[in-house]
Amino acid sequence: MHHQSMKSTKHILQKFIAKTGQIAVLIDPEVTNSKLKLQPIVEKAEFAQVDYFFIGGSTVTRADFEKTTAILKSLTKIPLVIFPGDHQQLSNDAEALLYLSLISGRNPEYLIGQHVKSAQEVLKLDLEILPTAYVLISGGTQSTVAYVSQTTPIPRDNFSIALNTAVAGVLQGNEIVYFDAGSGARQPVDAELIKKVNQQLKTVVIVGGGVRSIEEIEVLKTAGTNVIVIGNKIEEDIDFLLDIQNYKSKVTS
Ligand SMILES: CC(C)=CCC/C(C)=C/CC/C(C)=C/CC/C(C)=C/COP(=O)(O)OP(=O)(O)O
Ligand SMILES: O=P(O)(O)OC[C@@H](O)CO
Ligand SMILES: [Mg+2]
Repeated sequence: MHHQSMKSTKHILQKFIAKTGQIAVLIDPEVTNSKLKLQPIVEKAEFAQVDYFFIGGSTVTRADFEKTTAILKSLTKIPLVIFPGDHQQLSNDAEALLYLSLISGRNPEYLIGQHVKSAQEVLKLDLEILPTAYVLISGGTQSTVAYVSQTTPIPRDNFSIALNTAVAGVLQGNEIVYFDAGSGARQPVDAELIKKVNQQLKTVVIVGGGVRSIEEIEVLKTAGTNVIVIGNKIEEDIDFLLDIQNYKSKVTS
């Protein structure tokens, strides 16, 4: 493929694989899109030794996305990973792209439609492209992602459907499974599900949605979650990053 410039050495994927209990701070460019707002988050995230910034949102304009990505790149060396809500959320200022297929849903637009629309642009990106099975699990309220994608999440306690969805996603060639209870979920994904997934599959597991405490992070880490994504909690309480710093300094020493 002559025009392909996407990176073939997957440093971010290797970093995902290397450990459980890594932390990603999700920046929603609809909410946090100025240097004034980003600077204090970056400072505290660096102090906390946060592993990644994820950037994306289910309702973000291209302008806010590009501006926020560029500011973040200028402020920090923490790796920036795109978590795209749609085919316009793309930028070479990031290091990797979670190339999501929403496989818990049955909406062709989020299984393949968005991918066809952005195919030429993605092919030209100079990023790691990381095929990701994106699995929505009910988090106790209707999430924006479920609404925007017009899909029904998997019931929280139906481990068999969730597990089989993850297995199918990996058999299809995805390198990562991302279980999302949805932004602002009342309850995060059940760690028992993550244990079952890890018993059957060797895959990177990312979990997000409604994670609001160190205890929940610890339980998800112990279950084998590689990356835990935190959005709303840090938007509401930036000092949660200090709790993360405290936690990280204990687990790494
Ligand atoms: C192929 C490309 C480039 C993109 C794929 C696009 C797909 C399939 C997306 C999956 C469906 C989707 C809408 C995902 C959104 C993921 C996301 C960034 C969620 C973050 O949610 P917030 O925007 O923070 O939620 P709020 O709106 O509640 O704040
Ligand atoms: O904002 P929160 O609830 O942390 O959710 C993070 C993310 O996984 C949502 O897609
Ligand atoms: Mg948000």
